[in-house]
Amino acid sequence: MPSCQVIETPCKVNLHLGIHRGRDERGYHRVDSVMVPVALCDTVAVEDAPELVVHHEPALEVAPEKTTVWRAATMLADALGVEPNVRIDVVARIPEKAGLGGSSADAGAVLRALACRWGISASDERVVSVARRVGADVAFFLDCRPGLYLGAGDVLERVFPEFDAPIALVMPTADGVSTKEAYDEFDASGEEPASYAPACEALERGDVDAMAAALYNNLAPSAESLCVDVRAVSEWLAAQDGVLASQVTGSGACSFALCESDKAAEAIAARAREDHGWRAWATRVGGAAMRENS
Ligand SMILES: C[C@](O)(CO)[C@H](O)COP(=O)(O)OP(=O)(O)OC[C@H]1O[C@@H](n2ccc(N)nc2=O)[C@H](O)[C@@H]1O
Ligand SMILES: Nc1ncnc2c1ncn2[C@@H]1O[C@H](COP(=O)(O)OP(=O)(O)OP(=O)(O)O)[C@@H](O)[C@H]1O
Repeated sequence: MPSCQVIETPCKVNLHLGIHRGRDERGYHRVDSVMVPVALCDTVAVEDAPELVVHHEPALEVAPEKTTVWRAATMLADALGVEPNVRIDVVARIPEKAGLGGSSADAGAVLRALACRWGISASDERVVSVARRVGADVAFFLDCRPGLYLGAGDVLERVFPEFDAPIALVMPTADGVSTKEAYDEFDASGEEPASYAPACEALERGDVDAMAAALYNNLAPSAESLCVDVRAVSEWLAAQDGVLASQVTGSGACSFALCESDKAAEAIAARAREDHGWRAWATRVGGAAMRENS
């Protein structure tokens, strides 16, 4: 075990996000979620320390004790009966409140690092249970492979082969969308979702055109009504040359476009920044282009 573990964690987009009106005993909505990793990464470093220290760069507005990273470390230590005597440094590049799962990615990376440090598998039931208690998206970041998640969007049903495709991510500069507010908005007006089968079939075949045709998110109207700029971004993205298809990811405020080429993704991200002042990235989706150091 190296004294310092360094993990580059990807973020995610939802190729299919289907929210049901029914909820579980925690009050969480039943969710069908087909998630894939995106190579816009945070760096999470874990090393020995006299006591738990959590540091984010750039700094967060919330206290370290309130972060997903702190909660993940203390909850796993409790579950295993060990002391969380580590320092955790997060260098964040994944934007907050984007629907890209940034805070969940950090927590997932911490759980993977600590599971390895404390001698258990990241797929151990105790790790998975802590992940689900930290947040609905965290279970995906224990594995980071394209997958279908059911339950509250936090129970792995099946994984798919990795693939590699160009993607552009674009989000407004205004404040992002709060996940809870998006779900509350869904309760007021949302409808039962379409089937996740087309997204699964496309992933099974590694067929990016079919993935583009299958993009679906019935939480997007909630994000668009909470933040008008989300609608402006998603409409603009859909109209750009070189876009196979686009969709809002998760509860927004970021949208993504599967693109014909890296060049198209780069041109779209540059235009979004230069012509509109939006935040934008050209990167890769699917997991095959990502390499992990841990
Ligand atoms: C929108 C998605 O990002 C899609 O992948 C996820 O469903 C949200 O995952 P997350 O950000 O990890 O969400 P959490 O931090 O667990 O939950 C934030 C809030 O969203 C609502 N929430 C979340 C997940 C879910 N299945 N039902 C819910 O109603 C709850 O009000 C919860 O208090
Ligand atoms: N590790 C973390 N990284 C970033 N934000 C965190 C973290 N832990 C707690 N937070 C708090 O959570 C807020 C973001 O929560 P929220 O779940 O809405 O977005 P997110 O996890 O960044 O992305 P997503 O919308 O994709 O779920 C931040 O504004 C911050 O106050």
